Amino acid sequence: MSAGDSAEAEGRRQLALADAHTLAASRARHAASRYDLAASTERRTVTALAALAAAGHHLLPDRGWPGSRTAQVDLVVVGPGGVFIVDTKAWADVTIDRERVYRGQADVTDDLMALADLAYTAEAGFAEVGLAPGEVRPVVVLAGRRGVDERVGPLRVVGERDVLRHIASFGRRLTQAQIDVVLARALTLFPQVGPPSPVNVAVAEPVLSPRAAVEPDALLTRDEVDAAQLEAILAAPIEDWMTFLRPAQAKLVRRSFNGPARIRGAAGTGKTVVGLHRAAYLARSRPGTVLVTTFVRTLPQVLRQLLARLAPDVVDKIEFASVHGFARRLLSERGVRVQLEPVQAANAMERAWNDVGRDGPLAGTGLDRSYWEDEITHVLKGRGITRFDDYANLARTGRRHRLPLELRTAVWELYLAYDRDLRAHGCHDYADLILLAEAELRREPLAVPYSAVIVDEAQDLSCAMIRLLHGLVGDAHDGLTLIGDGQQAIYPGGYTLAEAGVSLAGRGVVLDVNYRNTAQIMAFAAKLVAGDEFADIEGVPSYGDVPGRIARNGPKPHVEHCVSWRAREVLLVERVRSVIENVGTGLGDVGVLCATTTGVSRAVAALGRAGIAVQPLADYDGARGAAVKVGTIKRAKGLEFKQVLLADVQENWVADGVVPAEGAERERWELRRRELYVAMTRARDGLWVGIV
Ligand SMILES: Nc1ncnc2c1ncn2[C@@H]1O[C@H](COP(=O)(O)OP(=O)(O)OP(=O)(O)O)[C@@H](O)[C@H]1O
Repeated sequence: MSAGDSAEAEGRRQLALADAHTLAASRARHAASRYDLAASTERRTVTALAALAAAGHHLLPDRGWPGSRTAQVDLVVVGPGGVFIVDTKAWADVTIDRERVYRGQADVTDDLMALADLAYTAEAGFAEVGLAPGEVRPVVVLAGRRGVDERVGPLRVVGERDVLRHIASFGRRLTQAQIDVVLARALTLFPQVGPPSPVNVAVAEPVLSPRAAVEPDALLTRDEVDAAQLEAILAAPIEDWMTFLRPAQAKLVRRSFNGPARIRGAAGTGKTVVGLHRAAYLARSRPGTVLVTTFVRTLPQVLRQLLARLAPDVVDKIEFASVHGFARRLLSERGVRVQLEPVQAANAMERAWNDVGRDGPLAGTGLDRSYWEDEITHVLKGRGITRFDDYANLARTGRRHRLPLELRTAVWELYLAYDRDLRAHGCHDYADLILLAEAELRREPLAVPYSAVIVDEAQDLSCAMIRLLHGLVGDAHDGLTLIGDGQQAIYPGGYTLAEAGVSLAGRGVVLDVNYRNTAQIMAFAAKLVAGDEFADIEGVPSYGDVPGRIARNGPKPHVEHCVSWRAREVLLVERVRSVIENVGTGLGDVGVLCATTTGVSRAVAALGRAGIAVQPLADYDGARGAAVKVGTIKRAKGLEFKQVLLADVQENWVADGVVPAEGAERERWELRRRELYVAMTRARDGLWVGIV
């Protein structure tokens, strides 16, 4: 090769190199313009949020995406309001309509969902330290916009000038110690982004002009910042458990079950807490409405009030109804005539007993009418049995008096007489309401099904109620969640889930840390049910769950032996007056619970005479008030009070060593003791038992 040839080749090489540099430079310029825009809009978001730092928030800009080596998230905010994962979009011409986001004509909603996926992954990471899933909030910020605050599926889309107010509005949901734990987790979940790989071009480093600082006042006025901070201060206070759970609870909230599942555990182990968080989680993560239901009429409203504070963003996607309330609404919407007449029904039962029971073989057993009434209400109508053959061989779970065939025949006659009487008067009892709703749903299922059904205090529901609710979601993934504690079952009879057509197939979880009661209250209450064997809905004999750990300590329960009702009422009033002297306990934190309605009337009258404001539990909807709550133990299911007073306990209910032998007496005695156990375990700090 000649010298001329090699010079010519080198010339071509240099030209090719120059072309390559030009191309690379043009690409880099293009990319830089995008980064510049993104960087400046992200900086503006950080600047807009700077005021949060003074209120204890930590701003973590430009963090790595969990599990990815390259993807970045603009900003993670950790503070009293929870965790916010913020992505800023410098998009022009954005509109939002019915939870869809448009750029011009183009629907770009799906482009944003990567942020929702990120929040979903992050939720799992934060659940490891106990942060409730709902406290991780993905937020899209629209650069340069004001007056935007929209929900788009699991995302919140806000304007750049609205983001401070949005985050501040969550107020103080986490304590300082919790923020520290969450921050430490955030720093590992969202790693620091390493330096970018070096640019492989040998050029001298350019000298850059300084970056123009963004003045905070250019974004928000002092008044706007003050208003946002005021909103944070005024936000409703929140209990610890609404945001921060034990890791086992937080993971259970998100756990996926491929069919009906059951969460059980002793009193006060946080079952309802998990159920509420799970309702919010399911409502947030899937389309449709979640139904939260239970037996007691007033409890759903109380749960609704709690959820409105725990997860205000999804409270409208969750329906709270008692199981009878649900059935009633369904039947009324479908135009099914229901004539619910409890008094007429009681009269019908009395007439049937007088006609065919009083002088027949049932009376010969020595058991009174109420035993047979329970047999019809709970064993027969609770299951929806309409053929004698189904009753003849039925395993009457939970009923301790054995019934040979001739007595079952006599029960059937009583049942027939009662049913005829009801029909003749054109009225229904409560069990009919459920059976009618079940039949109606079989005829025509719901047009818009529920996305999930969560049943609290499931042990109180009848077999037909469980069937009805199971029918709403079937065996869908995370469709049916049953929450309860067999030890707190206070109605006669029982059944197994298999009878209701529900198979758990091992999808059961037990919670075992008691957060509500002091160890002293729990020990006192547990004596009532120690050794109590009962038939659990899973079909196995059970001795009840015992909490593995009790988080709190306090004074021993106070037992007052009184010589008369009158003396007891005086002491009751004294006790109420003395407990409200405790710092942090008001009248509204006191619950006076009674086994009987007579007890309730007497307690209300005694407190009234003493000038103490009273709130009947029968009307309680969870709103806080300054009145002592008074009601039956049955009405207090699922609730809790700082101080509980049991106003009408009889000596023989609690005395040691008076255990009736097998049979109906034993069954009643056990139910009564379980009822007292329920009442006592409603107490957080103090328990008073007035015995005559
Ligand atoms: N992780 C937690 N941290 C602090 N407190 C908690 C936690 N979980 C639950 N609690 C407290 O324990 C109380 C009892 O919880 P919850 O009502 O869910 O129990 P439960 O198991 O449903 O009780 P029960 O069966 O007796 O009705 C709650 O009101 C709450 O105060």
